[in-house]
Amino acid sequence: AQDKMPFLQHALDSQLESLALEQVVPALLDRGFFYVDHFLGDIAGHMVLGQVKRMHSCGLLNDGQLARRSNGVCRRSIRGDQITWVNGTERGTEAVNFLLTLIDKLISLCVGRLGKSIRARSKAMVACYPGNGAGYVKHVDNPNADGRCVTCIYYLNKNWNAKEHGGLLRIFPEGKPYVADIEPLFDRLLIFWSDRRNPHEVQPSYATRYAITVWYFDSEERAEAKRKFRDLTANSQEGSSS
Ligand SMILES: Cc1cc(NC(=O)CCC(=O)O)nc(C)c1Br
Ligand SMILES: [Fe+3]
Repeated sequence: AQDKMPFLQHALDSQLESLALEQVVPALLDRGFFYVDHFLGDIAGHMVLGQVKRMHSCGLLNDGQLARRSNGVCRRSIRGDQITWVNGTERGTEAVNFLLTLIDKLISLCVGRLGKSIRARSKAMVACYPGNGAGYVKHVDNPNADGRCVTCIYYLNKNWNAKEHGGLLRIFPEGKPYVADIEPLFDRLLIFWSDRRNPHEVQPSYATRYAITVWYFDSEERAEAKRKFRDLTANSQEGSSS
């Protein structure tokens, strides 16, 4: 079908290109984060929302894994999201796959100008905050150079009203005198540097809050992180065998 719609494909690609070069790149270089509304448009956006709701109703979203150091602290108090990981080829995730291909295109159009070599990304994490007041404590996605360079979050929440529902994503841009409060609105795509430049938290949510997150890897940093990890495990095995 692609060759039958050169005009449409071309129009879409050039729209993504101008979004990348005229908006995403300048914002990332200047402020470190950027969001755009109506990323997919109503029809495709609703298809993604429908597939996420179906995953949720099928019980596919489990309680977010906690780092070991939760030492008995109640799970809800640290992060209350329920998550599952998809790569978009599973049955019932075709619309999610369409979203991922557009985000991939958008990021690949930015890469040259961001001075990064981004060639890979994580699977997509589908997250749901159940609306019981759970949130996610302030944290940095990649505090120790694990390779994750850019975080992209696609929000799916119709008629979200932060005054009533909370659930704001608050970013505390490093060294800036302001915080950025971002509402998790339907069909909104948020992009930000994954490292210490962007500590962020999810404020307590009082309505069901869906989001899909992907992390893009900087290939140099990722390779370095893998090498370090290999040495680490090698040393620890040496340690145990000696
Ligand atoms: C699994 C995981 C999830 C998140 N999610 C958020 O920060 C919430 C963003 C939002 O939903 O607005 N962050 C990290 C560092 C890990 Br790891
Ligand atoms: Fe995060």
